[in-house]
Amino acid sequence: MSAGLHKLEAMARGYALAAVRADREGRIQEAISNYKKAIDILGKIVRLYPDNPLAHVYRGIIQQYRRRVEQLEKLGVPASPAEAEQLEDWIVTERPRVRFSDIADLEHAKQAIKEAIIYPVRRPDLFPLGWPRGILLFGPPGCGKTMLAAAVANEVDGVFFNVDAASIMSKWLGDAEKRVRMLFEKAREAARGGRPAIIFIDEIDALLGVHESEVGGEVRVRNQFLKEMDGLQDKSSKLHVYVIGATNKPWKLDEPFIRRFQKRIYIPPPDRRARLELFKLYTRGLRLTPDVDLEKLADMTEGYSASDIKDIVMEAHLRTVRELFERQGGQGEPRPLTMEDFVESIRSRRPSITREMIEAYEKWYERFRG
Ligand SMILES: Nc1ncnc2c1ncn2[C@@H]1O[C@H](COP(=O)(O)OP(=O)(O)OP(=O)(O)O)[C@@H](O)[C@H]1O
Repeated sequence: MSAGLHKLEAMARGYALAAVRADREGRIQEAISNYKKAIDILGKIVRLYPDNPLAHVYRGIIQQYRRRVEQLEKLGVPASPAEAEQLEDWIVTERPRVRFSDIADLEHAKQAIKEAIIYPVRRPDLFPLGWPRGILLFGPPGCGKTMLAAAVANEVDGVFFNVDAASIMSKWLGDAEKRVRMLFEKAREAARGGRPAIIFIDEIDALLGVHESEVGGEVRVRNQFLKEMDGLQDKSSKLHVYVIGATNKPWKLDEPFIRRFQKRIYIPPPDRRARLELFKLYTRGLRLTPDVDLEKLADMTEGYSASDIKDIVMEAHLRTVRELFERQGGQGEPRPLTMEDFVESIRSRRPSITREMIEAYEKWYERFRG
């Protein structure tokens, strides 16, 4: 790395930290002025070193700081009350309706997650040695990670905290750390109230941030997260708080992170049998002509994710609805779906999962099986 770049980054870091500190302590003018200086220098770095691998991160930080400066200039009052409201906003607690029976295939994953969460919630006395609080679901996008987490929360009548790591990280630095603390505090509160808390964090790899020459903040978020995870695992803790992390890029996680997720479950792309099940599931309420051969469709869709298959069926159905509108002005019922509707729909989209991706997941699992 060039000495010039290094120096600029150190300067930006200095201003950023001063800005965040002043912001936290309600010294608005000082915060604004330091944010602006950090923005200037980061802007310079991006202009002078556009190929720097961190350039896109810096652009994101510039955006966040600009927004924060705008807010501060508008507010003209200390940040704390507004901040508190925003902290509430980004945590989505919901009562999921998904059940295990809505999820096609993935029997081994369902079983593993039952053993990791549902059994200990129902009979903690059967687990004198404790049980895992961190569960990592990894695998290609669109194959059911979120659905599984939601189904578990539903099954144990838990409170489901659904957050994505990017939104934890997205605000100005300094705040993210607080968000992590608050998330766990809210989860413990729910658990103390008698309901298990399931924290689902999508794209958990984003919590690690960028290690090298960061402007500040990410390392603290990561450490805070690890600390919270250790707190859950503490033998004396009887609270039912679970963290389910999901990632498409498990190889981005480092060892201390992986260690906190004692249970690691691979959510693979659907094989032929699972694809057939998915086609059956998603065509259940639709009228099909007798030539539609779901077995053949399952053969044709190797490399397609569960979510792709749902989209294929939706697109095939949309063809009939489109026709109804174009030919009959939307009157009457659409015709039944034909094999051609499905074949055309498959042709119009590429499979989202490649052989190389699957190999990379399997290789990672070999190493970190848990
Ligand atoms: N096993 C499955 N059975 C039935 N539907 C599925 C399954 N997996 C995925 N789907 C469908 O695809 C959609 C996306 O799936 P989901 O969000 O669970 O995937 P994900 O693995 O969490 O993906 P990402 O990594 O992109 O977050 C679901 O809402 C559902 O409609």
